[in-house]
Amino acid sequence: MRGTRVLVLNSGSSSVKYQLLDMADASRPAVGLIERIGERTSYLRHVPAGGPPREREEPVADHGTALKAVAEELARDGLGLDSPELAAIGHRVVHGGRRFTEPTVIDDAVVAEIERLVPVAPLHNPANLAGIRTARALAPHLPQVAVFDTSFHTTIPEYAARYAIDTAVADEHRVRRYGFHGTSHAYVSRRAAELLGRKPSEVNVIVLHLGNGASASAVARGRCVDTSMGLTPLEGLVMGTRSGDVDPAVVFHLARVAGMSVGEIDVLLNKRSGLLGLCGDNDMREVLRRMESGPDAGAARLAFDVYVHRLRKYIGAYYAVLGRVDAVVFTAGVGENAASVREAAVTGLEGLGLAVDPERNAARGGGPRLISPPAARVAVAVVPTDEELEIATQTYALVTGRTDGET
Ligand SMILES: Nc1ncnc2c1ncn2[C@@H]1O[C@H](COP(=O)(O)OP(=O)(O)O)[C@@H](O)[C@H]1O
Ligand SMILES: CC(=O)OP(=O)(O)O
Ligand SMILES: [Mg+2]
Repeated sequence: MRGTRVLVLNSGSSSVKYQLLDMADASRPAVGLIERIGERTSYLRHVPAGGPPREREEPVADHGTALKAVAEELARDGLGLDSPELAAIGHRVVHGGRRFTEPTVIDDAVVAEIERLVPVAPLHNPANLAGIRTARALAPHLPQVAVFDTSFHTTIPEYAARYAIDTAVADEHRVRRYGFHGTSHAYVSRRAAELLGRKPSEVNVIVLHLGNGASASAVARGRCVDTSMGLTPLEGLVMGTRSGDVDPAVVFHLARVAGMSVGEIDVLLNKRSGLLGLCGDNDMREVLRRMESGPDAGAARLAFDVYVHRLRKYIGAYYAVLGRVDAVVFTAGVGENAASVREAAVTGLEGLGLAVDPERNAARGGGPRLISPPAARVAVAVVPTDEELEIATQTYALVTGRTDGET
């Protein structure tokens, strides 16, 4: 008999986040992360269930070394990669192009295809691949599954996925809207339907995933019909360090007038923009704190206003895309925790049936909850995302041959 546990790996450019989940009882025997991989000192944090967290700082040169450290930490609690309880490893893969519409068991051909997509996801796929390669080498006996950020968005109709550029160029270079954070949008839209006491196929939902990366999606009867991220996770909402939407001519202008290289502009828009670019802080908590008082409250306030203005535009746009909206749902670090962002995002939109109840909005709670007034025409809700649970569930279903479909 195979085990019931899944190790979920989310390998970012300089970090690895991991969780060990037991699908038999929905417990999490261990969670942890390694940050600042490749820098002079890295930070490791491992939290066994019921035990004290173990933290340390030491150099971790690359993803291979990082995953070995993860395996060692797990083994210290008898949860190593050779444990018979472990059924599979599930990997978050950011870019799956158009080919991967479902979670996929990883073999050499799948690795090659993820590699082929590196040009359209230069920041994300190389890190995901490093995690996959190392995990396959460390645990060749385990099935490994890729769960793609893009899969949920493969239902977006052609007219919403296409950019209005020359078709031959677009086709040759695979330039189109792919969308990201799909695992979160899928999970959250399903949980939102549950919160409303309806089936996913009965409701239209706008999901606002506001984390470090941020994206909005329009989900019609359980299927995604539009999303704010595009060819890469740079388009759309204002993020911690990413600009979101800009006039594409900004790139030509900076190249011609400021003499910046394409590489420099890439770094500018991905790493030095968003909240960070506007006010010097990428962490929304800091922005909110600084807005209250102090000499540079103005810059923080402007960053907040730009962030919220963009969010409101997408709510309006997706309202029009969907025609009828049953719920607007906030999720991820900012969406789940920043009541002032949620309030600012819907204030004045009563004409669209949108409002937040101040008391409900201010309440802090663990699970999914409504924050709109009791008689509201459109529900406004907070639904905590859980990408790791979704990845583990999909991975486990695939390797055990269970295809329950919608839950
Ligand atoms: N209490 C809070 N109030 C406002 N923002 C918060 C709060 N807690 C976390 N955040 C914000 O959430 C963001 C991180 O979101 P998260 O979903 O954890 O990101 P990731 O994309 O890395 O998974 C950060 O900008 C952080 O400032
Ligand atoms: C795709 C993406 O933006 O991911 P993250 O929010 O983890 O950076
Ligand atoms: Mg997250």
